[in-house]
Formats: sequence, structure tokens, C-alpha cells
Amino acid sequence: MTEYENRIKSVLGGIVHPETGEDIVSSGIVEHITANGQDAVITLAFRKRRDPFANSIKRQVTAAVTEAFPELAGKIAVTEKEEAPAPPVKEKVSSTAGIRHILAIASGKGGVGKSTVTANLAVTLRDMGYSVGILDADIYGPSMPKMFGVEGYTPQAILRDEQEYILPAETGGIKIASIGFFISPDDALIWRGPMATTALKQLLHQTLWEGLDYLLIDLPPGTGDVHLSVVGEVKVNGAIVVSTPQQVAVADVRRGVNMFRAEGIDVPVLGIIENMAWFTPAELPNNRYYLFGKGGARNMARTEGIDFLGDIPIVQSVMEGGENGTPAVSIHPEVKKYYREIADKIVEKLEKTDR
Ligand SMILES: Nc1ncnc2c1ncn2[C@@H]1O[C@H](COP(=O)(O)OP(=O)(O)OP(=O)(O)O)[C@@H](O)[C@H]1O
Repeated sequence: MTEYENRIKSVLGGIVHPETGEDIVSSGIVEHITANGQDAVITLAFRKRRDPFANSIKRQVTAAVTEAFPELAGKIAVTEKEEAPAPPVKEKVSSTAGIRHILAIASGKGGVGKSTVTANLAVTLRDMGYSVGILDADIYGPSMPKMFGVEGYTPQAILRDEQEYILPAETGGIKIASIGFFISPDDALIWRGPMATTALKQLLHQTLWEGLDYLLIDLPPGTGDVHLSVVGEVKVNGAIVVSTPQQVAVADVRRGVNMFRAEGIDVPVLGIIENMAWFTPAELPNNRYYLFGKGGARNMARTEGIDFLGDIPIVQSVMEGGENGTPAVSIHPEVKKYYREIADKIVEKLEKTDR
């Protein structure tokens, strides 16, 4: 290897494979480098067939080499080594196989508190004695790591019964798998697309859930490919739609509900939760101020023939809990009461369908 090629190699040593956490040089992914001041050919050999991170790593290789060696701009070819024929593999079993209930949490539009509701519902179900996991599928803004204070978690892969599993983060007994563990906020753009759905499917099927009573999937806001692919991957027992009372939010909810009800999707909509329903100032505990209008989501549920699961007021500690890693139901008795009523309804509905 020439001095020039060696310099390229050390630049590539700064690129880390998101799944293994190892850099691509010492882990052997960089198979070959041929380069001079005119052009460069870099051959990568991924360990697994159709590695979901391959495209993102190839792009990072081109960007890093271009930045360090501007004379090579536009003259870098990054190729993938021909795949060796795959060894015969044992039929894989999805790690979701032992989960009793899978629930999707959706919202018509962003910022209505879907992730906050998911986190608090998870803690409530845990407090009721159920084993609970969360799949954070919100590729636009994965927030579960922050909401549970596990931002720095690096998922490890383990082998069990000849099958590879991803270890989820775990806090207070709740298992958390987040797309946020694999991407930095700067990567988010590249990720919105087929790569994101491939990685999500892998997270869904390979996370070591170890049989749960409830898996809550925090979907991205709106309707889109991620929804359809997640919902198409596993049997989702029910969808919960979160909305604020504004008319504009409510109108979007209808679209969300229709998506779950569409032919071929057929996910039962368990109901609507109205978040930020009103505000009560501490000094006027008997007053309710309906800042975003009154009962918009509740009324919409009635006209659409969907159950209304409950409403949650604006409470400062709900917002603070989302910031400091402790969902509010753990510290605020009133919030806990609202969520418990909602969780009771959900559990009752699912137990009924079970029977
Ligand atoms: N009931 C509430 N009282 C006070 N603040 C709340 C409440 N619900 C949510 N929030 C705050 O509103 C903001 C948006 O909430 P969240 O991130 O859960 O929304 P989202 O619908 O998941 O958004 P995204 O579009 O990012 O998926 C957060 O700062 C959160 O703490």
C-alpha cells in the first residue's frame, strides 16, 4: 500500500458501523484501496448480505475522502465486494413472536404529544404489572432515548440459539429499541426512506423482547411508508391515535384513522386520546382553560364512531418529564390518574378481544 493509500485508510478509520460500533478499517470492511492523486477505488466488504447500513457507509466514505483529499473530488469509486454465496441459514423466528399485544401509537400531525403519551402509557402499564417494551419508530424525531434518559445507549448484538439479537436499552423494567440509537440527528435526511424502513424492520424482529405483554410502537407523525411497512410486518392488535383539540389537528386524525382502517391494513383503532385538552393554573385549581378549543378530538371520535379513550391536560411536569428522562406519571399523581383510566380502557378492550 502506498503512502497515499495509507493516508486514505486512516481517514476511513474514522467511520464507524452503527450496528457494531466498530470502525470500518479495523473491522475489516475496508477490503482494498487503490489510489493516486488522480482517482481512487475503494472496495468494501460488508459482513452481512444486504447490510442495511451499506449505502450510508458508502456515502460517508465518499464524503470523508473528498473532504480530506479535495483533489479526488468526483473521482472516487466506492464499490462493494461481490457477495460470497450465503451459507444455508436456519429459518429465522421474529423476536416479536412471544409478544401478547402490539399497539401502534399514531398522530395526524407532529407535536401533539404522541411520544409523550407513548412513554407515559408504557410506565402506566408497567406499574399495572405488565411487561412492556417500546419500539421508537419515529425516524423524523426519535425521542424515546431522551424521554427515558438513555440517550448514550449503544445497542449490542448477541447470539442466542444461533440467532443474532439486538439488546434493547432497559430502564425501570421497560425495554426500549429506538431508531435514535443508530442515527445522529445529522443523518436523519439520508435515513428518511427505504433505509429507515429496513433498519426498523430489523429492530422490530431482532430486538431481544423476550416475550412482552405489551409492545408500544411510536410511529412517525402523519401517514406514510414507515406506517405501512411496520404495520405490514407484524400483527398489530390495535392503534391509538393522539390528537390535540384544534380543528386542524382533528382533521388530520381522520386521515390517520382511515389509514388503519384501509383494506389490507385492517388494524383496529382502539380509540383517540385528546392531549393538551385544557390548562389549569396552580393558583386557580378549579379553573380549566381550553387553550386549543374544547373537546375537538372527543367530538370527532363520536362522529367517526371511534372510542374516546380519555383526555390529558397541559401539565408542566409532563413537559419537564419528557426533558429529564422521567415520564410524568412516575411523579405527578393527577397525571398518573388520567393515564391509568386510559390504560384500563385499553387493557379491557384487548382482554375482551383475546377472549
Ligand atoms: N400534556 C402535556 N402537557 C405539557 N406538555 C406536553 C404535554 N404533552 C406533550 N407535551 C410537550 O409537547 C412537546 C411535544 O410532545 P411530543 O414530542 O411527545 O410530541 P410528538 O407528537 O411525539 O411530536 P413528534 O412530531 O416529534 O413526533 C414536548 O415538549 C412535550 O414535552
